[in-house]
Amino acid sequence: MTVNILSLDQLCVARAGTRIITDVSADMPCGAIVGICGPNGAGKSTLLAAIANVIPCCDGTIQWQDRRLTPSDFSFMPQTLGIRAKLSVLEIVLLGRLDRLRWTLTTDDIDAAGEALELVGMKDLGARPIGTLSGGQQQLVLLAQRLIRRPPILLLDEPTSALDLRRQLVVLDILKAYAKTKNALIVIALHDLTLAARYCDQLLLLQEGKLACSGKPASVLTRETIGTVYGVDAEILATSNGTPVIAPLAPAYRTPR
Ligand SMILES: Nc1ncnc2c1ncn2[C@@H]1O[C@H](COP(=O)(O)OP(=O)(O)OP(=O)(O)O)[C@@H](O)[C@H]1O
Repeated sequence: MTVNILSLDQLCVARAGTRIITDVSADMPCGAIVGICGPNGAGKSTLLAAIANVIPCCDGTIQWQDRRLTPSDFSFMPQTLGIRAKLSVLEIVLLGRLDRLRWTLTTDDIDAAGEALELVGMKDLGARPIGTLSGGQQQLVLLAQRLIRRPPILLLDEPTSALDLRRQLVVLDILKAYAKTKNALIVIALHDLTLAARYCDQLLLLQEGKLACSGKPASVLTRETIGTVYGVDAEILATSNGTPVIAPLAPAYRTPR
């Protein structure tokens, strides 16, 4: 199987004239979930938006299969909640196929939207106006909208932030299966370090726009790194199957720089 790689090389991004991301380099292979973690304001959303070409990079390169990334390569889901559009859930999901929709909807379009909604457990709400759904339900619908395109790369900014405990696991299981079956790359910003440890194959830990550490979750999420980057003393425990569990004990173990 071909291993396509999304390569960031010395990426720098500025917003409103201020450097936000500095010299971030990473190789992210297809078939993997890559987590972007870090404190509030570390630059997770900015990095994802820059990869999605929503914000221009001021330096560095982004390459996919040794060429520039194009819009057909990925779906990007920014942090958006509280949608007010007067569209139904089904219509919102179909918008994910906007690039291939014709004047009439095909059975394939409707079936694909139905399947995507079923996958995230929202099929029964297809006729509901999106604005009448809860924040978590909207988040699931927006994920279905991104999945319907079946992109080789999914860029997701905190897609589980509004979800309950079970749905967080369901969504991350869906993404894990998607990465494996479609040989797709999923790049996901996550605050929950235990979920990141459990589901991500690789982590990029950002601190003030720079890569503090990267690699496999167990090597990134150490007591020392969490203390330095988050300013939190945390114990690293393990589940019965060896997955790391990050148990925060107290803030200000060491004040972050
Ligand atoms: N539109 C903007 N104009 C100027 N600065 C911005 C803009 N958006 C974000 N920033 C700044 O960029 C920095 C990184 O923000 P970003 O949203 O990428 O962080 P984040 O890691 O995603 O944070 P959070 O965990 O709170 O979502 C912050 O200092 C923020 O204030």
